[in-house]
Amino acid sequence: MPSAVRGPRTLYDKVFEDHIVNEQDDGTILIYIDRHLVHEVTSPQAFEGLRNAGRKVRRPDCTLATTDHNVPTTPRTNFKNVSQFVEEDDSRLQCETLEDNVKAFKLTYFGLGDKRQGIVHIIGPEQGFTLPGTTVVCGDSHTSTHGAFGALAFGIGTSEVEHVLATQTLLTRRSKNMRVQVDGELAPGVSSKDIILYVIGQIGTAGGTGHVIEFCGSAIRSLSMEARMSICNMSIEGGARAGMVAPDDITFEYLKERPLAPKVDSAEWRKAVKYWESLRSDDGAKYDVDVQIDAKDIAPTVSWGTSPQDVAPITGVVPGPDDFDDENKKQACARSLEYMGLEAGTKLTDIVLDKVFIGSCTNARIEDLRTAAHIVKGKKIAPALKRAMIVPGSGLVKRMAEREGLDKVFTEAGFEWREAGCSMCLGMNPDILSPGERCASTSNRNFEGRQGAGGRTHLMSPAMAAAAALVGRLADVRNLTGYEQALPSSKKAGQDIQPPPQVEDPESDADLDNIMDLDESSQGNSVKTGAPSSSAGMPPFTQLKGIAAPMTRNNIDTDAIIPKQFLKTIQRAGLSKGLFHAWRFNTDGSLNPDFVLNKEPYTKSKILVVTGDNFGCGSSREHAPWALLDFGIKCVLAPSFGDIFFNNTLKNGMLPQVIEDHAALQKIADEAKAGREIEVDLEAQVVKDAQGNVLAEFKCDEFRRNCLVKGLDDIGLTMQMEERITKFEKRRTEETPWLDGSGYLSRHRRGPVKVDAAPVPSTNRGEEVKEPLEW
Ligand SMILES: CC(C)[C@H](C(=O)O)[C@@H](O)C(=O)O
Ligand code: SF4
Repeated sequence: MPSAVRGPRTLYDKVFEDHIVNEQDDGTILIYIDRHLVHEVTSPQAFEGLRNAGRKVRRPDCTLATTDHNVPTTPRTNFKNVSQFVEEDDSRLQCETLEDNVKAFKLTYFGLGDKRQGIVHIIGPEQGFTLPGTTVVCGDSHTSTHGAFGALAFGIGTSEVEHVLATQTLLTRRSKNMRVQVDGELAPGVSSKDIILYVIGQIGTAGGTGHVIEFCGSAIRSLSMEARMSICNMSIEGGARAGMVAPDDITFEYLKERPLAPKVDSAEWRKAVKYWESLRSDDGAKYDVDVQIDAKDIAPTVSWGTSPQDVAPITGVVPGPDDFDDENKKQACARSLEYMGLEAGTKLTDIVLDKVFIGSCTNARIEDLRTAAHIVKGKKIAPALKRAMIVPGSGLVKRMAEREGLDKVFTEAGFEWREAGCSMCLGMNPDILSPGERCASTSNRNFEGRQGAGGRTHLMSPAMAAAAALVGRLADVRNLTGYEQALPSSKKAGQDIQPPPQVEDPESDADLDNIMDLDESSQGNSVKTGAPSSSAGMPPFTQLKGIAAPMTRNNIDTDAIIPKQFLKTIQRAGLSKGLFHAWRFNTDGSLNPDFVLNKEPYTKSKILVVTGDNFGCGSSREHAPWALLDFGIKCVLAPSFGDIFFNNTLKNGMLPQVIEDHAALQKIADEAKAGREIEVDLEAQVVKDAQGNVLAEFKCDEFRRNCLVKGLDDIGLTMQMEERITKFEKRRTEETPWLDGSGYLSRHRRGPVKVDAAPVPSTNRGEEVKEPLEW
């Protein structure tokens, strides 16, 4: 693990070091979290843990909650409350549970009745909640989005959500530095989405594992904030912990007049800008990995397979297994083609679509909608398309688009104009693909079943999705006349986006009127399951002997480990039914006899031995380790892991162990394939065969090993650092006072912030909300 940086520092080094509350000799670091975003899917079990342990939310003023994943995107004109509005039982329960929790714990909440509701990664920046130099977390992998502001922003699992709620800190370790420098001018028709798809195609979905990527270079500098957000958003698809862009004038311009940013031209604003300007990598700062890209090499790009690294320029053809050298990649390509219903050699522009989805936290901001509207203006979508949807990222984006008449442009072209939410990005709500349907999508993941079981996703930019909608096939936007004007010119970057209008009518604040005191009646009951019902103590992990199931695939993502339909629970229990669901079960619900966990003796597996790279990449869902644990699997051995999954397993008393030595891992896999038991001895740090012969040695870091072996509770441990946390907060208040009270006015008080309805200014520029009404 990298140690403290002595010489010139990177942007990441600076922000990270500014947040260290405590550093242990073994490299375990407690960092302070400035901003915590919360949504309904990954928070219920965290709040339950707080209740079980009788803990409170430490900094309600630094916490902002919304509902986004589960919510229908149908008109809300008759919206009264989520109980009546959300029809699906399990989705409704998650939304109601969040509402109960925000009331009980006094959190600021933008619910469905509030115009500021939207996808969590859209509303944070929109409100100025996300600020340069801050640490931002959320129980969601695309928290990397916020790194566009020069924030250190990353996704966490539910146990870590609980940790942050209780302590406003996280236990972590230093990441490595990676630089992705894109220089030169983008060709016409090429946008930020093409940059990030191209980068992932180059580095692969595991390329950034263990790293924080700094995006820099003249092409990045010339991008607007919204375009930078689209890039940082998909850092997670490149395997990185976070993505960052150094803040500059474009950033400061974007932040002006945001309700939660310091007031422009105040002494505080000037102080903040001075600090923010210092947040750039020093000359001579060292990067562990350096990637240089020439902007002119990037063409409008689309994905053809089932991993975000499966991309090609739109002028290309679908590749085949023979185009890859590596055996694993050949197999992955063959599987992708089968799933996607494609043949190698097919021209990408010949691929016929069923649906088009323009939305998601990657591309549902006003700039994205303007671009798409420009492309489709005065034209009609292809008659054969079954459905084309525009889903704005937030209520405020929707409202701004309507003021500009974009909704009319879209509906006249044949698109549906929807309400804000995650929508068809992951189909946890009614917006899904049917089996076999093919979709051009501006979202970020094209995993099997991502947009609906059997659905086929092609990722692309808003301009390309709009062009595809007109043609009914994947299409090259550059073949449409006037496309150049659709993409915001780099010269205007940052001047184009005005802060969205703030809330108009007092009724829209209805969600906030119900803030109540946390009382005894709101304390939930613990649910006893294989997974700990709170992080208050875990069963120790010392030695584990048992059957190990072998798996060979690369990049097994958490969507594959447990698909979205199983995330709609407020418990940690009973998730084994969803484990590897699409692989374990046939479409008629019967068991697939060919899947390893359905064969004997693997139905009793306690260990997974994965020889493919990057196990558990993608989404932050802690449901993945909960499902493994519920099945009986307590240990995964692999050459590498997705960062968030790795942490999530540890928080549940499971051991995710990297075995770097490929030959040794193969020996373990051979035992597993032979159906013989193996033993993982964490105290001795060895893997043995059934006779006690050592198959592999490994190194688990001291702190993690100690916690696992003793079954220690992270939150309890962190709470012993109370004095240091308080001291850190005192210094934070002195040095960066704009971070207290969510920046809404009073700096001296903590608590939920109630935002009064503000008149919509005629300039379309938001005004800082004048009065905090209630604390
Ligand atoms: C539900 C949540 C855990 C998940 C994530 O972490 O990414 C979701 O937002 C997704 O995009 O898959
Ligand atoms: S990736 Fe999709 S599901 Fe996840 S937060 Fe973004 S919009 Fe929502």
